[in-house]
Amino acid sequence: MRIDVVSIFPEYLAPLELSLIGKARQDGLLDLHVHDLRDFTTDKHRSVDDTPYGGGAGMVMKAEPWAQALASLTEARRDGVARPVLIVPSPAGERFTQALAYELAEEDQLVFACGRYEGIDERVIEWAEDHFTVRPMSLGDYVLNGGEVAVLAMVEAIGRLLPGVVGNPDSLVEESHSDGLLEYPVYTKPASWRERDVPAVLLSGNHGKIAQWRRHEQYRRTAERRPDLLETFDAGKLPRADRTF
Ligand SMILES: N#Cc1c(-c2ccc3cc[nH]c3c2)n[nH]c1N
Repeated sequence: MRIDVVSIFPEYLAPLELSLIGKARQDGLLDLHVHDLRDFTTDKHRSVDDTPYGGGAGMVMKAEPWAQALASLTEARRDGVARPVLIVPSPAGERFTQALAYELAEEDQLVFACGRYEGIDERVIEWAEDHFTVRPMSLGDYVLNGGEVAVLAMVEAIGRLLPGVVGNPDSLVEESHSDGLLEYPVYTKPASWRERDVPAVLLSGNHGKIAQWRRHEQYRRTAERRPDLLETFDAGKLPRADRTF
């Protein structure tokens, strides 16, 4: 998979050089490029924003630098290759979920447009529809100052699903949200710690009972902390955790 990220703060994406995603890039499992939007400006001040039509506080990101930047990422498209997906982080976007992470992990190319200020001129999104599959996407119902933090989260959630990125693919199966429920509690040595003992079933060696206990804990936790997920789970609308790439 190829991922391109466009931002006026490319250094914000430096954490993608570290840890699991950084190693995936070094191993050639993920081809990730970060681009500075200001490199696509033509004025001496490298301007990327201007005042909003209709008035109001703040500034809006100008259309032309974005069109130049995004066009540079599709020109090399070969015939017959799927359209790249343009993900525009936005509090007004569809909610990013584990199911969407699985879906996006199957794409050939993802392009992330990190907005700042009050957002990107809407005509960029309209223009981009002719070149990309455009998906405004939100990390959650709270407000950030720009798209970079959301991109860090989305790239990690998607990148870790790519073949070969995590050491043991089995670990992807039993984690929160992979099967529609929250994950069960985990324990390690010592068996007794500050007068708190590991649940006896986990020391029993009875794998059937352990699996049963873990499943019950998933249900209990989900009912307690995220009853909304239980409605989805019970309706059978599970994220595709069974998918093998
Ligand atoms: N994704 C996402 C976001 C944002 C967000 C994204 C882009 C910009 C550009 C200016 N302000 C932004 C906020 N806020 N909250 C989320 N869940």
